[in-house]
Amino acid sequence: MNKSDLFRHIQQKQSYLCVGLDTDIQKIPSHLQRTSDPIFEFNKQIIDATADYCVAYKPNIAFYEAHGAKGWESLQKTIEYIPKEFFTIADAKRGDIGNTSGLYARAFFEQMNFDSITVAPYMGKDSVEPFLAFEDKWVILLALTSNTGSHDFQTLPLKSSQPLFEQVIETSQKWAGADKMMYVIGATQAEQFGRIRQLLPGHFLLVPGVGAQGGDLEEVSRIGLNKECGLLVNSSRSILYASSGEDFASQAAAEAQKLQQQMATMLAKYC
Ligand SMILES: O=C(O)c1cc(=O)[nH]c(=O)n1[C@@H]1O[C@H](COP(=O)(O)O)[C@@H](O)[C@H]1O
Repeated sequence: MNKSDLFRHIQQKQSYLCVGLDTDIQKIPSHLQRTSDPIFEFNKQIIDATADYCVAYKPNIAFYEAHGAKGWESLQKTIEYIPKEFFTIADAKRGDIGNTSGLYARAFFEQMNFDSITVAPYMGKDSVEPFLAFEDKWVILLALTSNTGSHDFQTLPLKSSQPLFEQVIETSQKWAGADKMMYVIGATQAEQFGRIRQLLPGHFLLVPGVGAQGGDLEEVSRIGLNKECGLLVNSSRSILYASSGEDFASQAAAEAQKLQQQMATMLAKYC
């Protein structure tokens, strides 16, 4: 999918919501536990319920690979079920020496046909390039993550006094442009969004951390939106587990709709 297709979908839905499919078997309502593939059944109902309110889905791979071959099967069925107009993100946080990265890329782009994958930047250019070699596919590079541990390394100043995450952004922009690379910036890092937009005026940012991690959608949107939207805001647990009962899908829809309505207001104001 290219950037203009994504922006068109955002305009059509008046939403830049990404629903995170962090499907935890322990949190799936009991009436679904009896089905042959509870993870896929849950995802299917979540996708049906939220599709009107979002433009992207992000399965977090850990929740699938924890179940071995059966989990990979649930993931494959999930990715095949998501309609083609949705931007799909394999949240796999991969990155290794070149030939290994190339195989990760084949796994997620060829076997599973995801549009994008999250990649850790710390092994450098040759670990990211194999993902960039795939036409119409995206790399979403971890820049400034939402967790408290982000301060252990990412915000540390280098000799030049520039924080490490800024150097990651600056250097990696030489590897690919805004039509192929996005950056992960945590919603909990709102105070950095002004600076990040200076460094990345035209890029899409994947912003996780709204909902369970307490990130503020309005603040992130006010500073982060650009003229092509430029944001995909992810929420996982607040949508998936809005209810633990038989009404989980309708409650997930209500939660997604609430976020979509806030996003429509933000788009009208700031985009
Ligand atoms: O790459 C990510 O998606 C990611 C980066 C980051 O900095 N913080 C972060 O929470 N995530 C992911 O985003 C999702 C957030 O989930 P919730 O906190 O439940 O909305 C999880 O799948 C995380 O792994």
